[in-house]
Amino acid sequence: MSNPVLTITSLTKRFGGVTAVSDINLEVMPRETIAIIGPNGAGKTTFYNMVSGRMLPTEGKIMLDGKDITGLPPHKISRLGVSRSFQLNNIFPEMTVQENVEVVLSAYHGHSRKLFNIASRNTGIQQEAVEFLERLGIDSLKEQRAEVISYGDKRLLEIAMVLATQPKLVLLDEPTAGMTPDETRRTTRLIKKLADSGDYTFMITEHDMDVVFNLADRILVMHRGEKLFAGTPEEVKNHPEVRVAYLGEEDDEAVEEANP
Ligand SMILES: Nc1ncnc2c1ncn2[C@@H]1O[C@H](COP(=O)(O)OP(=O)(O)OP(=O)(O)O)[C@@H](O)[C@H]1O
Repeated sequence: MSNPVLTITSLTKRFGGVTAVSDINLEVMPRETIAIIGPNGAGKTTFYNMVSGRMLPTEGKIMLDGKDITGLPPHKISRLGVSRSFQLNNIFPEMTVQENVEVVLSAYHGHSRKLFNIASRNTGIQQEAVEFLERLGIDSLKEQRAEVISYGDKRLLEIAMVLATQPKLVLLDEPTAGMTPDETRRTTRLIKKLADSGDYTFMITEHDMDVVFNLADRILVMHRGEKLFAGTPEEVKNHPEVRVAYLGEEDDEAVEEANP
């Protein structure tokens, strides 16, 4: 039995009188895709911010591959293997799609991340960059400047850049937010393929339940900072309290089941 990639114990974040995340325990196993869901204000962003080091927990512990990363700054956590996609904040708009991935790969391989260094482009890195673009199905755009490609393709480029850091854990923040239905389907298919490749462990937050049920092996449902339920997509779909509190069902039967 393999060890968890991520072990979260009693994770809590309070903002004055507001408990945004309350006593969350979670283990994420290698090659698993876990989704964190919950209505607005449930604490998902705060939870992510603590895992990626952008916020200090009030209480609790975060272990990555057996190493305590609680309270480390984001760049250290990222170097240790937690890579988070930010909605388009990482992309250099004037560089080509391929150069964007090359910058990340250069940094990963220990070269300077300064932009002019791209001028001394290394063929090994170029080839590797194209492979990541192929994984995301956007290799045909490699020569385009990043600023001219579609919103959906930019989000895929971001995922390619995240994967290029060879992370132990990939945090995807609403990967399909703002996408057209076609882009959403395509992105879901691609993430599913990446997850099925067995090369990655994903933690995803997402409001689109079709996407969540499609991708997740396991789902943590948060409500007002607390864990409401954790289980497989099927268990989540059938859980009466989740249906009432989160999926928004006004189902008398479910209410009765939840509050007998
Ligand atoms: N910096 C902050 N200062 C004070 N309160 C905060 C802060 N950040 C979040 N909160 C509060 O913590 C709670 C959880 O917020 P959070 O943004 O983590 O929820 P969320 O599940 O990500 O919501 P959404 O789906 O709307 O993004 C909310 O009540 C929010 O108002």
